[in-house]
Amino acid sequence: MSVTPEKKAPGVRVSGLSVVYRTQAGELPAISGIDLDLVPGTITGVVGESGSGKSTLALSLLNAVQPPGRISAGSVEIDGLGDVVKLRGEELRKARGRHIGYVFQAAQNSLNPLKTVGKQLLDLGRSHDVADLRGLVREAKDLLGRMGMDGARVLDSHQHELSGGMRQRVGIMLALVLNAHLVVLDEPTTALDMITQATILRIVREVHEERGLTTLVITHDLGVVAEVADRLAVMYGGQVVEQGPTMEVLSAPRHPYTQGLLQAIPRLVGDIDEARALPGRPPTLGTIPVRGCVFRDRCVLRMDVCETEKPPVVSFGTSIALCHAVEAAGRDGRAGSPRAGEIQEVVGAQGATGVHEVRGEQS
Ligand SMILES: Nc1ncnc2c1ncn2[C@@H]1O[C@H](COP(=O)(O)OP(=O)(O)OP(=O)(O)O)[C@@H](O)[C@H]1O
Repeated sequence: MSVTPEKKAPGVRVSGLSVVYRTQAGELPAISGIDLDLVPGTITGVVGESGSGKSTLALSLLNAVQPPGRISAGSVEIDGLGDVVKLRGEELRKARGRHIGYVFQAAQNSLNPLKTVGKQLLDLGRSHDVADLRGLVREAKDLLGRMGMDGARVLDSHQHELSGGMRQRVGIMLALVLNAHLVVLDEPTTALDMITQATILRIVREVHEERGLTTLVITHDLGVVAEVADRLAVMYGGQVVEQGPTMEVLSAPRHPYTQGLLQAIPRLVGDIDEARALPGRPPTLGTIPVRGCVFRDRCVLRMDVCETEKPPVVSFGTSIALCHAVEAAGRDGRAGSPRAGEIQEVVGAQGATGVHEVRGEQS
């Protein structure tokens, strides 16, 4: 592909970010005080059970949280754009698409049913003042071709003529086609079969490298992050409880929640019973503890202090974990005893097969 990166991959600094949703019980926090840096040129994976706040975080990066939700505190500083939480109106519209490409979770259903994909592509180009619309179409065909589709045919199609997986890939094309340098992909491979999923992840990685992007991938599938992400953030109850280089976090998880997630992965070899589902369920809006640690109700290492005090940020090089038990175990210690050595092998061997989703016990 003949794309010359015009801009450098931006760094992103999320600081103290909180989002609340209005409910009958008043405004309740979905994410609280998140600090997360996206390192320029890297792919960061955000993983966590359903309801942990992953999509809310993704929307906040675009300042696209809709009522009944609102960003109640914090900032999202993006190099070249400033704090997107402060952007409004036309400035914000231009930033989305041009600077920040995105695929929302329901991408399969986000196309306009009345217009062909090609027409929607041209609308997108015009709304962002793209002078070379032929070049835009060429670029779109190229991206679709690389994702295993007949670009010309897809551009001539309406939404109903495309399968869910094809629409998902069209969504990814639309996120990349304007040459944005920050790309946010929320569950980019959910609707796809395993082979297509692997292809899409390969393309996400290739395009990321070719264009010099900063990419955020939201997923509930640890296989996806193991396959594609340089860095990993683990979310629970609206907080990032652990973050660091992907392989470091997966092979030596420090937070008891991350350990629990990894222990829930079925093994390729040996006894399947060794995969232990995390007991209990994650909190929902309104049941997230406001004091102490959000994970304590399901934590095997719970201590009295977890009831009352916010967990400290314990750092290990470029990784951090927010946990009283990790702090108590000492910086070199691991809280608990995960199958650390095996994890890398298992996740690496399974690759993006989608068989190791983040699961809790259904009680
Ligand atoms: N529009 C809304 N109104 C009220 N509550 C909401 C709304 N959107 C999300 N929430 C709540 O906010 C919390 C975080 O939701 P979010 O969708 O960000 O989580 P998630 O980790 O992306 O989950 P999933 O993997 O299921 O998409 C959940 O408790 C959810 O029920």
